[in-house]
Amino acid sequence: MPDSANDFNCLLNSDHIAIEGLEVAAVIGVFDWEKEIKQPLFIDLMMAWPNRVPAASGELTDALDYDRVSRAVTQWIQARPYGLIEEVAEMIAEQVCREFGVALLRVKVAKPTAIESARSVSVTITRRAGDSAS
Ligand SMILES: Nc1nc2c(c(=O)[nH]1)N=C([C@H](O)[C@@H](O)CO)CN2
Repeated sequence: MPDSANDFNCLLNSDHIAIEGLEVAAVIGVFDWEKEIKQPLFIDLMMAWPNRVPAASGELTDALDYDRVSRAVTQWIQARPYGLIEEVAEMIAEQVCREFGVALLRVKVAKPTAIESARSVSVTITRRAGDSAS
């Protein structure tokens, strides 16, 4: 079984926090006309986190604050133009691990405006903290 499949099973079997369908207006795409407009991206995140700790303490500081993560992800995507949705997924994975101390996560980036005859297209990656983007 490839490592990413093992990691994903590990994520499913562990405590995690999820953010689903986070909509971000982005400059995204490889074609020139796409660099002049904003298109919506929808981000799903599944992030390993020991939820017993905040459950016991009742403290937001022990929890992975989904509000802060959502705002940070939006800000990172809107900070500059991106070409491939793969680049966006890798950037989110790296930054969430680094900035929020997440050890393992799954990131899905969907671009519903990409193909007229398709409801959406997407990429999904599973990464551990410290994984290189290559
Ligand atoms: N694997 C990918 N294929 C394509 C991407 C992408 O980001 N990843 N992007 C494009 C264009 O930007 C397209 O979305 C314009 O409609 C084409 N293929």
